[in-house]
Amino acid sequence: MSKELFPAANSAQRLGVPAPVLNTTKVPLQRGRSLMDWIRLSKSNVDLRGTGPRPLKISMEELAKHNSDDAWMAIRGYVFNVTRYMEYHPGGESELMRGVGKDATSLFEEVHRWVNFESMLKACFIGTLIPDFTIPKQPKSTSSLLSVPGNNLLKLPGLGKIGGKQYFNVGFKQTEEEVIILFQSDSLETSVENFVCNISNDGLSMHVDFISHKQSLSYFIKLHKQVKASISIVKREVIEIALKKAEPGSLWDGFGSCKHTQPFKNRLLSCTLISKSNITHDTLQLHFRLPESCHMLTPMGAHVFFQASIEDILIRRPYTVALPCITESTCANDPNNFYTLIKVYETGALTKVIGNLSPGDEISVATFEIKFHIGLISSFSNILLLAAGTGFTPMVRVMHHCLFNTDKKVQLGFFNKKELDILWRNDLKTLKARFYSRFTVDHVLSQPDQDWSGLKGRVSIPLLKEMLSNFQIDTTFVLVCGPTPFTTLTLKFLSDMKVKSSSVFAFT
Ligand code: HEM
Repeated sequence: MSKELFPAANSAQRLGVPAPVLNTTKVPLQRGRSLMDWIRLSKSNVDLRGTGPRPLKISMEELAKHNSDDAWMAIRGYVFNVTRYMEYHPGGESELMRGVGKDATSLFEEVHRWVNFESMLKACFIGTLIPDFTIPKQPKSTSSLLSVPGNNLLKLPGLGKIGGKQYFNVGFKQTEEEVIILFQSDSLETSVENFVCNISNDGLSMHVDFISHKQSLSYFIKLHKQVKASISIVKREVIEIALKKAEPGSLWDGFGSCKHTQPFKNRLLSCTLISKSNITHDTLQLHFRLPESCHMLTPMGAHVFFQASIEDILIRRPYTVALPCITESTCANDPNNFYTLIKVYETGALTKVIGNLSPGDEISVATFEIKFHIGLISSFSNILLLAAGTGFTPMVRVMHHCLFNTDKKVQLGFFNKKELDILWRNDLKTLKARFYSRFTVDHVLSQPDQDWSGLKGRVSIPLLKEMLSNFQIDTTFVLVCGPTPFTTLTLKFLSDMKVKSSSVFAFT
């Protein structure tokens, strides 16, 4: 067994999801180059633009000239002088340089769509990009209004044709008390966990977002009449969204009209902290309540985005949705509540804001994103979970599901620095006792105390071989999550060991 230390000295074991690119990594920033330092510099009188106060119209040709020491970058039509930001970029200067002198929109979206660059780079904003191409017209049907007539009848006319493909049919039915809007699709796998619905304050409209690991679709529904701020969703043959009529007994001629809208990603929900408790010495479990007018059940492995304004700069980051507890079969999230874990860093700007919330405080949350899909593991009888630190969080629900709802064998290889860093240590013991014939846990510590008799070191091929030796390789699915260096290394080792990439998923 390797005696080398894990995690690497500079890797933060952190909660949340690293950027969706595995061969990249966060870099250790120089002293004085933290996010808080950047915020301070942005707020100072230092000129970060170098082009004067008036916004410019910048051609692609001009942009291309600023591709080295004087570094400009365009994202979503805005151009920024990122020269001074270089040293503060958590992904490193060389990564940021990849987008310099060009329209870096798709690169940016690929790496970390959630980052609030508009706010973070406000002091470096120099103008707008003159596109050198014509923006293609959107297909007409994506924005066309569709009225659905009917009375107690299920009508399913087509809706939201994109690229010639039809995604959803929508219809409605009603009772004295309720109006029920139905969503049905032949081409998309739907479940109540894929739908986020949010009624407007006046009860006259609602947003419906369908979010899956493959794609997301958003709809705006202008309701025929007013409803109360409460929603329930069930899946029978179709998804049924039940709304309480503000005027019980009134007859609706249709549910209203529905149009396909921009993706949900900037729509924020104001969530209230209900409680917080310590899971370890530096990790908190937080329970949030969504507004009553909202339904959001998150699928396994999903993360939500927290957003806060720090000295007027909006910071947004993903946090995994966890479970209220892990030892009972009934521990599930409900559509109005969710739980998350957060490791509070001394220097962390957003973690501090979230960690300092008190019960009753509100914070903005953007709806979830998901890459994992439970269908990936369904045909495998053995599941190996390789987690480092708070990287265990997205796996907890998968582990819980496999133990309580299937007869799969589960092995957890849990990498931490010290014993006191181990999340849910006692709960894992309880689960081990309960599922002794099909659940094993190997704790591996990189900085154990002297009396630690368990595994020591960092992830290595011999260690992985040992963990996999309990299982037949072709019936085993491996899930990996941790800080980027851990994930990258583990994926490399698994590949060297000829474990098929189709049997491995990394939460990134
Ligand atoms: C378009 C070129 C860019 C590339 C290729 C790039 C690449 C990266 C990479 C590889 C990381 C490390 C992700 C990880 O391992 O966790 C990162 C992090 C980050 N980048 Fe960029 N970046 C780019 C532009 C920008 C810009 C313009 C901003 C402006 C605000 C920015 C802000 C950040 C932030 C805040 C993080 C930390 C994100 C987090 O931990 O949630 N990046 N970037």
